[in-house]
Amino acid sequence: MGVEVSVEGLTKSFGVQKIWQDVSLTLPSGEVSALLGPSGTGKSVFLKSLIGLLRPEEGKIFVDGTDILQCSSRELYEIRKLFGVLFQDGALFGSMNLYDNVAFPLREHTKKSESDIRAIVMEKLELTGLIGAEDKLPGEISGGMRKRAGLARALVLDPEIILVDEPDSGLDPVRTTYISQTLIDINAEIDATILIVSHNINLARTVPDNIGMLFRRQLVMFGPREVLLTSDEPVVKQFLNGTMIGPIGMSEEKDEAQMAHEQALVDAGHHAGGVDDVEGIVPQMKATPGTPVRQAVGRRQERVRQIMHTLPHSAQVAIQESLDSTDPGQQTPAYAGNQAYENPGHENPGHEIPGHGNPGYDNPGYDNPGYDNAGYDNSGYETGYSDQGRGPAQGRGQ
Ligand SMILES: Nc1ncnc2c1ncn2[C@@H]1O[C@H](COP(=O)(O)OP(=O)(O)OP(=O)(O)O)[C@@H](O)[C@H]1O
Repeated sequence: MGVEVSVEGLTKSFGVQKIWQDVSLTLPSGEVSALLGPSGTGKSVFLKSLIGLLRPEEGKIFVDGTDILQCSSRELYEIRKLFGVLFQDGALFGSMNLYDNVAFPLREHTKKSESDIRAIVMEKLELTGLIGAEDKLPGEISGGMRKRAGLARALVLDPEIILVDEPDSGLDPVRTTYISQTLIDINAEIDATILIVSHNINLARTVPDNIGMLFRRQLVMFGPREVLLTSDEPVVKQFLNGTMIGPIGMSEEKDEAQMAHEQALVDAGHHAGGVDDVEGIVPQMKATPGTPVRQAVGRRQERVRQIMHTLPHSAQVAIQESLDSTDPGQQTPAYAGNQAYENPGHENPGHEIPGHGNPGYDNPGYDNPGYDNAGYDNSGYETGYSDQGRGPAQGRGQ
């Protein structure tokens, strides 16, 4: 089973630019989680921090119990082998064909024979629908194929944790669904812990077991999908419906006057954009028939049963409905009603949802008017980690 990744009090800045602060969450082992947030909120920075490519200045990052911000570089090297990472552009080596790109981590990190390597590479190319394209260079194929090749490469060392940065970027909706299905199937096959970074609403609604959201330098929430998909938190609601009405604006910051102006336009009949408010929860994507049973489903059901009484009423109802529909044969405790839920404002430090983000998210008085990138002082990774000997987690190509 994949390992747990847990962060506590994580804060990251570039120069004077604070990206996010005091982020705490736990990616439950073997489950699929998604981190959402508008552009520029630091989702990719978070992902890179989890494998030690960027170094937050405060906090802890526990991977399978080891704090990677404290461990030796030798330990970090070993821990990185647990990860498979799909970067946004696939991060393929431009001068190698797809076969060699996918074989690269096996040649670098194992002593396998070329015939064993061939068997693994062809299996992963088949899984990602790339059989027949082995001899192509990354520059000769579409963005979607590059992405799938990046995924194939991320999988060859049988990672226990898979990080996926915007699997949908540059892909049409159908291909996005295919890649989502592939991720769910991989989770069923190898039970890896998966974190997907995305701003795709469809993916967010249908793929992950758990969802988190970054906004204005805070982790607004993190918890079981039912909590965010039924949330009345304005920023979560706005994001999941993709409308202009709400705290998220074109630039990162949006003031009261602009919000009032936009609301007045909508009241006068202007379309706020986005989809209609989706009430309730759309069913979660299932593993393709024929793949092994996705173990995460049972574990997650057990986990949410235990924390159910701590969740908002609407989330309890949604969870109960999903338990009833996915697991009719099993006894499930009736949801506790909303009396046990004492935290409508998500402001109670005693809120018990494990990994339920930063409960103190209440940051209307953010203080950084212009979206100012003056602190952008490091175009490379902070570790100075070179391309030499990069594994699948570290590959960086053209
Ligand atoms: N190595 C770096 N050095 C300095 N600043 C950086 C570095 N990497 C990212 N940033 C800054 O951190 C902020 C967050 O970037 P990041 O790419 O994590 O956002 P994101 O939420 O993933 O956005 P998107 O959804 O558009 O990909 C941006 O302002 C970016 O310019």
